[in-house]
Amino acid sequence: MAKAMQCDVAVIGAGTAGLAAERAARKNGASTLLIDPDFTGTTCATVGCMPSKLLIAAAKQAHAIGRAGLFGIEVQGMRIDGPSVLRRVRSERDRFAALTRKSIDRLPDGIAVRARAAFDGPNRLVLGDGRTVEARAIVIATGSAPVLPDPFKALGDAALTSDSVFELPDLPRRLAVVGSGAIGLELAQAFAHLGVEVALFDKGRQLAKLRCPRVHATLHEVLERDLALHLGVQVTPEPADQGARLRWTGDDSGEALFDKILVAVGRRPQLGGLALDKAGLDLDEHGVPLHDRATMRCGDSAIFLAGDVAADLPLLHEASHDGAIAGRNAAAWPAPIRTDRNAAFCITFTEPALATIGQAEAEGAVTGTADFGDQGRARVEGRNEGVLTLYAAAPDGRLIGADLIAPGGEHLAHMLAWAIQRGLTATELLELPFYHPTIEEGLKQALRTICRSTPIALPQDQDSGTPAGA
Ligand SMILES: Cc1cc2nc3c(=O)[nH]c(=O)nc-3n(C[C@H](O)[C@H](O)[C@H](O)COP(=O)(O)OP(=O)(O)OC[C@H]3O[C@@H](n4cnc5c(N)ncnc54)[C@H](O)[C@@H]3O)c2cc1C
Ligand SMILES: NC(=O)c1ccc[n+]([C@@H]2O[C@H](COP(=O)([O-])OP(=O)(O)OC[C@H]3O[C@@H](n4cnc5c(N)ncnc54)[C@H](O)[C@@H]3O)[C@@H](O)[C@H]2O)c1
Repeated sequence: MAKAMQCDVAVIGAGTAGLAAERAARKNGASTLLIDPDFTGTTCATVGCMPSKLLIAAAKQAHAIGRAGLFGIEVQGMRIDGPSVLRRVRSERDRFAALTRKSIDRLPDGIAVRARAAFDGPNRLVLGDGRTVEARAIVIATGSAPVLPDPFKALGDAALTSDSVFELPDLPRRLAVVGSGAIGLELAQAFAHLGVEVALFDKGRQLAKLRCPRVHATLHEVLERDLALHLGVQVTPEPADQGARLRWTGDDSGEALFDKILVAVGRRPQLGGLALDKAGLDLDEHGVPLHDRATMRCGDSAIFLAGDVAADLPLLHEASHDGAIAGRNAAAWPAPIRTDRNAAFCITFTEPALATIGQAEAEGAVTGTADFGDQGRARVEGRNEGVLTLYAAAPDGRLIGADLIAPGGEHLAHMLAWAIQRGLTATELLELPFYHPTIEEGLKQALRTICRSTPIALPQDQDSGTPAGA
């Protein structure tokens, strides 16, 4: 029998989390192996963040042109060339994926191992081709995959997931999107803005699990303008001559034919085939190994998780942070190095953008709200739609969280996440400069409400009035 390959840290999966884990382990002095069956590029670059944002970028252009009349600009004969839109999505996507592959090519010789890995013991892996690996510590970074329930599998090509939707040669005429999480919302609205007739279905009544009713109501209103919304319904698909038929029952009922059905009902950690039973780990009710987010270590083992497979916050920046934490801890094993995790925040790139940051609940928490309906800069731009709720802890008015749907929401979300992580109070934020006229000025209204209701002082040396339109 061939001798096992030996290393300090073996990383399973060369996505964002795995690449970060391998880099961190090597930087901390470990000998490493990075194992992946394909090395085709990360989920983010190939079928995730980047192609979805490329489609959204095209949709934004079309949407802006469609609204040009508001500013007295008449645009005649706008035609959306579906094949060209999708060609740009793919060619730019391929460029991003090639850059990821280049970073894999630059790895020192012998680190990348092309194979599928499974456990053969807590410190031992068996590869698809029969080779074996022995490692002092192992990082599992195998990502997640879209869920495609059985009834949709019977639809063949008419059923799409985020893995296949960007391969469409042309825009469909009629599209059903099942699932109103981040993927469903972003893609449903983008296709609608590109002139596709879109219907969005969810078995729940709440879009994107939003926790703020004001944000939810505004999003509902925004979406209803562009697409048909069916919440609280059970859908049943069946194949049709061209495309698929969808029947739905529940809060409303009906049936319709669609060219394609995009199934966006969630993603599942890729743990099947890893033979986790041989790793000796304790699992939660979903089969995910129990782990500590401060070290990404599973129990008291020498096994670590990183990225979507951990099912904590399946987001790109978290995958990369998980990877750095897991790789460093795997190299240092058995000595744990604990990391305080960043403020949790999630942005959904709808128009206006949605964001959820930090916590909403705390003992005695107070809220401050802002409305962008009549906010100066938002109105100037004709993007005056959106609301924001800030949450602060009493008695000092320290910000703990926020929910928003707002023009420029991704930028507001960053400012707020940074302020929350730094433990700033509403007073301290109001002491900082706000330029005029900007969307950021919209925050003042909410911050002042928090100061008044905590109650804490409004900054003495700042004007508490409102400049025109702010
Ligand atoms: C459509 C879409 C849009 C998204 N948009 C955003 C966004 O805008 N912002 C954001 O923050 N996040 C977004 N995400 C989420 C983000 O893409 C993921 O959180 C992130 O890519 C996860 O990275 P990962 O390293 O965990 O997994 P991956 O990049 O999927 O890497 C997992 C790797 O493991 C390998 N692997 C699996 N099993 C084995 C095995 N047994 N042996 C060896 N290798 C194995 C796979 O081949 C793969 O290379 C989006 C996701 C999707 C699908
Ligand atoms: N902008 C971003 O950061 C971004 C963008 C896209 C994806 N992502 C990541 O990808 C993850 C997966 O996204 P997702 O949207 O697929 O999943 P999700 O879990 O966020 O949402 C799935 C939705 O599908 C609904 N659903 C489930 N089964 C259903 C059924 N049988 N019929 C109708 N509805 C059903 C659920 O009620 C839920 O609303 C997200 O959690 C997010 O972390 C992030």
